[in-house]
Amino acid sequence: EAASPLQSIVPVPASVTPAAGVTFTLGAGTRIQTQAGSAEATQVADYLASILRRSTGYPLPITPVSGNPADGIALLLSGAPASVGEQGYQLDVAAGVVTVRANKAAGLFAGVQTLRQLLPAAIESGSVKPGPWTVPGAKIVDQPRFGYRGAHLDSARHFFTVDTVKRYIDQLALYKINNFHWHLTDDQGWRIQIDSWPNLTKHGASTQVGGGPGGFYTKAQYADVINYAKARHITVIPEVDIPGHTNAALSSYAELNCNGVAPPLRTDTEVGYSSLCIGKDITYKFVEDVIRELAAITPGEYFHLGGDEAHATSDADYNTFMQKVMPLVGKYGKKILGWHEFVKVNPAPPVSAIPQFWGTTTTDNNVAAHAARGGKVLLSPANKAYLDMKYNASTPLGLSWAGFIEVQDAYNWNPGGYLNGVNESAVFGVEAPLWSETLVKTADIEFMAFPRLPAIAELGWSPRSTHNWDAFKQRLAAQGPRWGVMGINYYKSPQVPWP
Ligand SMILES: CC1=[NH+][C@H]2[C@@H](O1)O[C@H](CO)[C@@H](O)[C@@H]2O
Repeated sequence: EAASPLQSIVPVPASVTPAAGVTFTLGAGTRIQTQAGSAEATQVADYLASILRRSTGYPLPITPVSGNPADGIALLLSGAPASVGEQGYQLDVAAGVVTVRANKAAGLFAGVQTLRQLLPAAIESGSVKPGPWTVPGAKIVDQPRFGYRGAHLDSARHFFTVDTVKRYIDQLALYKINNFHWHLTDDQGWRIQIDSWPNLTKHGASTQVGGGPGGFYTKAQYADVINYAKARHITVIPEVDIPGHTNAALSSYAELNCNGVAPPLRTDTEVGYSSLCIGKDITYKFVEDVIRELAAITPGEYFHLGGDEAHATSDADYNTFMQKVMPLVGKYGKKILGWHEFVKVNPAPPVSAIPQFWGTTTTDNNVAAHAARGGKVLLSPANKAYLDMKYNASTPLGLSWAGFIEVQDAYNWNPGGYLNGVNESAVFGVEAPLWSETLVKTADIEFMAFPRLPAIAELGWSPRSTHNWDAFKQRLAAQGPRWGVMGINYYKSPQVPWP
């Protein structure tokens, strides 16, 4: 028989204590009660209500409460154990009342994602379904293993509309991902409006891989996505990839090229052939203008400088470039994130900088040295976490340079002990990149992200002690019907016992 929803939660919570024989039933008279006086808690209540109203048809009014609620669903910023920290929660399901307690609204939001998964899959429907809407009795006390759980999306190789990006952000929220790393510039396209360099989008956004029309995000659209993500307790991290992966910028401004000649836009998928001109002053005015304008519209604390595959930049020039550019991130109030190559520069980057490891080995001496200096590392090993890798040789989409990644490969590694010299305390978190050379539409994103993104999400959230493929694949299987209701175009991996 089907496992109880309590055995099907992804990421698996730190502790689940079933209350035998207890069931809460959502009914037409159910109220949602939220922390009196907290706009953030009310916003989480509004989010939950919009999901539940849509599929139950119930009014589910939201009322402020202080003290112990007697009925309905209550979201409270009091009474949570300190041990759940800022992102965790306590969820209590009794016969007459469901209570989510947290220290911060982010924890309430995480508890709401768990509550969603305790309700039948039909709760995710976009139209009214009959129910019954039952939730099994339990006490769940839960908090994340790593503070940063991310997903990256490449909007440069292929441009994705704001609606497509928002849909992906909605899906990240289901699995307690709390960071969205947005790859906004590359050789094939510059996708974010920069007022002081208008040709970056006028010309630099005019195509994409395969020669399609490309596109870009205005600052208003960027702010729209930021706000949409913020309402889901997801921080947006913009990436401007420099000094390599810059053909779109170089094609947009001849003066940025060492030879003063703008190359043509590129629609192929080669890498490593472009570089900003390290010796020109205008290069650093360009970079500073871009960082200034983008940092000004980015509430999150990190700015991603890219820095990968600068094969057309000598090591000496790369070092010169990074020494001049890294201080600009701090000048505009942000901290540095970058693909891990930058961590080799000398003098070393600030300890607050985060190298994002994307290698396929388990040893990188420069990254280990950063950890030894007290720095932290974001883990995105390409042969484990790259969602653009094919599942197997017959996968129609994706690449294979880092090997094939079936669901079990994405799940069977330990971020806390993966890189030599980078132990648990030096791990900033995990992130699943999704590069778009071969992806064009939402269905393509979903086919590559599901079911592997939930695997990465569980590695980032759940205690290592819960790590068990045989248990995880059962829980993943129970997610399948929910994805079906949501219209998510997931890959039905043969490794998972889908119902
Ligand atoms: C950090 C990084 N740089 C490269 C590499 O990852 O592989 C990706 C494809 O898997 C590619 O799109 C990207 O430009």
